[in-house]
This record gives sequence, structure tokens and C-alpha cells, in this order.
Amino acid sequence: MASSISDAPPSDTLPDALTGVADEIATPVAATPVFDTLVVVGPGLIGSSVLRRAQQKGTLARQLIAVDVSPEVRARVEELGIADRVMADPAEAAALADCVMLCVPVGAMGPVAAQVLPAMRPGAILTEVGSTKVSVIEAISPFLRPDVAYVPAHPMAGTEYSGPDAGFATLFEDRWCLLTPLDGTPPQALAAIRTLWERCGARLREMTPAHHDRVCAIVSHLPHLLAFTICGTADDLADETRSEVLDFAASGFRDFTRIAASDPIMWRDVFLSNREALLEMLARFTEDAQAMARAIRWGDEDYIVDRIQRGRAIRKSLIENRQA
Ligand SMILES: NC(=O)c1ccc[n+]([C@@H]2O[C@H](COP(=O)([O-])OP(=O)(O)OC[C@H]3O[C@@H](n4cnc5c(N)ncnc54)[C@H](O)[C@@H]3O)[C@@H](O)[C@H]2O)c1
Ligand SMILES: O=C(O)C(=O)C[C@]1(C(=O)O)C=C[C@@H](O)C=C1
Repeated sequence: MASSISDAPPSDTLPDALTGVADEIATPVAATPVFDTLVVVGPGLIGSSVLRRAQQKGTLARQLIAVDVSPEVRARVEELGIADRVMADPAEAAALADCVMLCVPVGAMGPVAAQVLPAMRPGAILTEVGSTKVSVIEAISPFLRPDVAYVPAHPMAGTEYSGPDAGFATLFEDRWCLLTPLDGTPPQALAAIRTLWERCGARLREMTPAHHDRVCAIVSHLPHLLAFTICGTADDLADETRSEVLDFAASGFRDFTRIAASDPIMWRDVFLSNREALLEMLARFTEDAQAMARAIRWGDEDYIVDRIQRGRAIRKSLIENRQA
């Protein structure tokens, strides 16, 4: 593949930090930017965090272009000054890029890929950050070209906020970025996207798209489904009893409300696009919740304590892994 990717090292741990060992004090050198021109389509929470990181470090790309369908978002990105150029037409921007990163809701990935791919330069890279992988890959695949590499990725980092004001440069630090390369993904393109995420501070893991979707169904999608549901149940209860259920909803419930404040469009798309894996995890969860209900009904103290201890152990391991 004729690539226009800069000749970036595969990892920040090697030549970026130091040159040679001839002198007693090695000379630090700036890393070569991974790309000349990075186009971020959808500079919301994730896209604007990538732009801020790129601007702050200067080692992701020489030129940053933001593209958004919303005039309000474009105006805000201009005001924030987090891109060198802000454009409305994805195809016009894509023609200038050696990397296009799609940061739009997963339901928009296919239509946006259809707009950008025909305009991309030979040798450029298309990547995206969708929270689901199998259906996003299926939606993008019909528009792929042999001379444009596609590297699916998913930074496992976020907040309940969205839009360009919500982003921040350290969002990805110490967080996992899951990569799901395809059989035909060129190693050089994969290496460039790995370097980009490493320079965002992320830890990397590669897996198949199907495995990704099962993992994310349990660690991310089901927790959101439960948070939206429990808030709805509490709200219904407050209506029915005309009581102050929500006035006193502190502590445990409050933690659910943070997740439940997430963007409806993003989560509608995630649930529908990971339908199978999410429904499977929900079925397993429902069985386990029934088992807990049974233990409570029959006073099975051992079962109850065992489940609580498993929860505590999971929390402890997250803290040890710096993921809490
Ligand atoms: N929020 C998270 O925690 C999180 C974490 C990891 C990955 N993701 C994934 O990242 C993507 C973006 O999520 P976000 O939270 O940054 O969303 P966001 O709502 O903050 O930003 C999305 C942006 O995309 C723009 N957009 C929508 N449709 C478009 C189109 N057709 N053309 C151009 N722009 C369009 C919107 O105007 C918005 O500015 C989603 O695919 C999501 O699944 C989200
Ligand atoms: O931390 C949060 O609030 C998030 O929702 C982030 C979170 C997650 O569930 O962990 C949400 C969606 C993503 O695709 C990745 C990360």
C-alpha cells in the first residue's frame, strides 16, 4: 500500500524519549507526528478529547480538521480553538487527510463512511471509535476501498456528558483502547493507530469484533441499561405513591443517576447495534437476579454473602488496576 503515514515508531517507549546512548545525558527529541492531517468527524466528547490531546502534545498530527453536521457544534469548536480548520462537508475534509477518525454515534458510522471514503486519498487511513464493533464494521464495509486502510478502535473511556465542551485532553490516560483489526488491515496502518492511542495515554488490547461486543455488553452496555431502567422504575414509583422517592435518593441510587444522564441518541444506537450480545447478557443477569431473589426469600445467607464478596473483589481489582 502506498502510504502517506509519517514514519512513526510503533511505541512511545522507544526512540521518542531518547536518542542514542553515546552521551552520558541523552538528548530528548520530539516525536514525529503520526499523521500530517487528521480529520475528526464528530468533535463531541470523544472527538474533541482527541483534538485537545493532539493540540496539547503536537505528536498526533501536524494539522487538525474538525467536521460536524451541526452548525452549533462547528461554531463552538471554532470558539474553543481546538482545531486548525472547522468544516461542514466530510468529503471535502477527507480529501485533505491522511487519517479520518469517525467519532459520530454508531448509527451514523455507515452513512458518514459512505460520504468520506470515496473522497479519501490512496494510502490514507479510516478509523473510528464506535462503542460497538460488529455492526459498525458491517455498516462501513460496503464502502471500503482496497487503497484505504480501515482500523476499527474503541477507547474505553468516557463520561455521562457529550458535545465539544465535555472533552478533555487526559480522558484516555490509563484507559484501555480496544482495537479490532480485520484480516486485511495493513500492519503499518494498525501500527499508526496504535501509536496515536498510545500518545493519547491509552493502554492497548487487540481482539476480534465479536469478542469485543460481548465484553462491552457486560462491562458497559448492560450497566447503562440497568441505570436507565432503575431510574425509570424509581420515577414511576414516585408518580404512583406521590412520595419523595427521588428527593431522598442519595448514595447508591445517586451513582446510577450519573450513568443514566448519558446521551439518549448515543445509547439508543449502542443498544440497537449490539442487540444480540446485550440481550444475552441481560438474560444471564436476569437469571442471577432471580437467584438472588430466591436466596433472599429463603434466607440463604451464604449465597447472599458470597455474591456481595464477589462484588467487593471486583471493585478491589479495578482499584488495583487503576480503572476505578
Ligand atoms: N461517550 C462515551 O463514553 C464514549 C466512549 C467511547 C466511545 N464512544 C463512541 O464515540 C462516538 C461519539 O460519542 P460521543 O460521546 O463523543 O458523542 P457526542 O454526542 O459527544 O458527539 C458526537 C458528534 O457527532 C456529530 N454528528 C452526529 N451525526 C453526524 C454526522 N452524520 N456527520 C457529522 N457529525 C455528526 C454530533 O453533532 C456530535 O457533535 C460514538 O460512536 C460512541 O459510541 C463514546
Ligand atoms: O464512564 C462513563 O460514564 C462511560 O459511560 C464510559 C463508557 C463505559 O461504559 O465505560 C461508555 C461507553 C463507551 O463506549 C466506553 C466507556
